[in-house]
Amino acid sequence: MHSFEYKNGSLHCEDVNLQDIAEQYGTPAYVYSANTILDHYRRLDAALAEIDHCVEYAVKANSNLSVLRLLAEEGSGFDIVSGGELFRVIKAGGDPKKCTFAGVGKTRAEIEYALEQGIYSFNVESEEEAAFINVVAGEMGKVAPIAFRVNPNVDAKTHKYISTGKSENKFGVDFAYIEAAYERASQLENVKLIGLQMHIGSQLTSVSPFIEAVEKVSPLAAKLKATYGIEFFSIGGGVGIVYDPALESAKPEWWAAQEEEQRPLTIEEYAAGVLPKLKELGLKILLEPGRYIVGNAGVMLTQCLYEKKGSAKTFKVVDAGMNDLIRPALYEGHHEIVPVAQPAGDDNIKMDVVGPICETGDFFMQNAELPNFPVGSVIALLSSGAYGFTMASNYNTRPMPVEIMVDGDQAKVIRKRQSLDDLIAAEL
Ligand SMILES: Cc1ncc(COP(=O)(O)O)c(C=O)c1O
Ligand SMILES: N[C@@H](CCCC[NH3+])C(=O)O
Repeated sequence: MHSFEYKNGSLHCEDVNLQDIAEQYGTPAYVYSANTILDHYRRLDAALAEIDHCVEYAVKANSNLSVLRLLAEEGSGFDIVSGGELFRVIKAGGDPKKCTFAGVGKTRAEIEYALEQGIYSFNVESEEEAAFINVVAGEMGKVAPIAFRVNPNVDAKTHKYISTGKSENKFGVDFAYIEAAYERASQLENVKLIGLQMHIGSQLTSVSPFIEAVEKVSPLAAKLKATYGIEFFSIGGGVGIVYDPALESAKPEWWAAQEEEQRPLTIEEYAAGVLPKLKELGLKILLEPGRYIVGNAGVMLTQCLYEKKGSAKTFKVVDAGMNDLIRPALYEGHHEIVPVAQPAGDDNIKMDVVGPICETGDFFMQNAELPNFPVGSVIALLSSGAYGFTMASNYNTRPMPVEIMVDGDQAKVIRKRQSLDDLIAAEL
């Protein structure tokens, strides 16, 4: 679905002109398309329709209450990684009984809170954690539903910082030790083994690592079902999106030539790849997509403050920085840049698009051939709906940006721009 398109010479989100948004609410600003989020959720849900399944949206990708509410109303479950995320889900009207709790370092307070709220499953990442949950649950007179996260030692072929399924990654229980972990946990009085989980990494652009992981782990899932009566197998999230031109009408010529290789992993291809093996299991299949649901549903708007010509380069300095969108600095992430006012001709120049932060790594693009957008104009960084706002910080004492949700021709502020007073409110 193309939620961001040029209409009458200006970039729109659904039927709302992004120039108007920038003028009314200022920049930097995150803008999300509600209908794109829903479309992605429904497409994934439909692709898995032939098996018993549940989508557990990965809250970390975009945890705005309005986004969570939208998905909760669709019936989504939620994959959380902290007590804070569970708190958000509940505030947004989500059902704790549809929540799974991942993460290698759950604290006592988080475990107690999740037990009080009655979450569906703790996705346990070590035997030590299982033993601790057993103690906490016992003290509370409860039985904790748990699944182990298995680390299948499969190469997800993604950026090394977001690969999670290799033995050298900190996540999950080593494939070699997993059966022993279930055997020992089955002796614990205050936990109940109800599932098995894995997640091999994020931003996967090919289906083969998913297939490899499912084929490797399915026999284990079948065995655990037979031995301990587990009811679910979660295959995690990780479906990648296209970060290169997502915007059909803004695709440069070179895109067409490369389109074949850079084709996104479609959700239908993903489902066709993993379904055959999963169908045989007769288990409830859980999915934990984050980026696929929200990534292409959001942009970040920023205004050009200065153009600075050096002997080596031309720098366009914009009013958003790596504190607002850290993906380029952290993972060499690519977010396509398009001017909100549609460029009339072909006046591309080579430039670095940089932010105001005192860090050399504070850039959105380097040596990029981009339309020569003028000072004062607004540009959009595409595909910023996932891991954009949620990874933003107050570095350099910069207030957090505003977030806006568009639905048809309506735009609504779903998080106010932070004020400096709010920013320092908790400090003594
Ligand atoms: C356990 C777990 N589940 C789901 C996700 C969501 O990943 P993605 O946004 O790539 O779908 C992550 C993040 O990589 C994760 O760590
Ligand atoms: N934050 C990463 C993805 C990590 C997902 C969490 N395991 C990104 O922006 O691409």
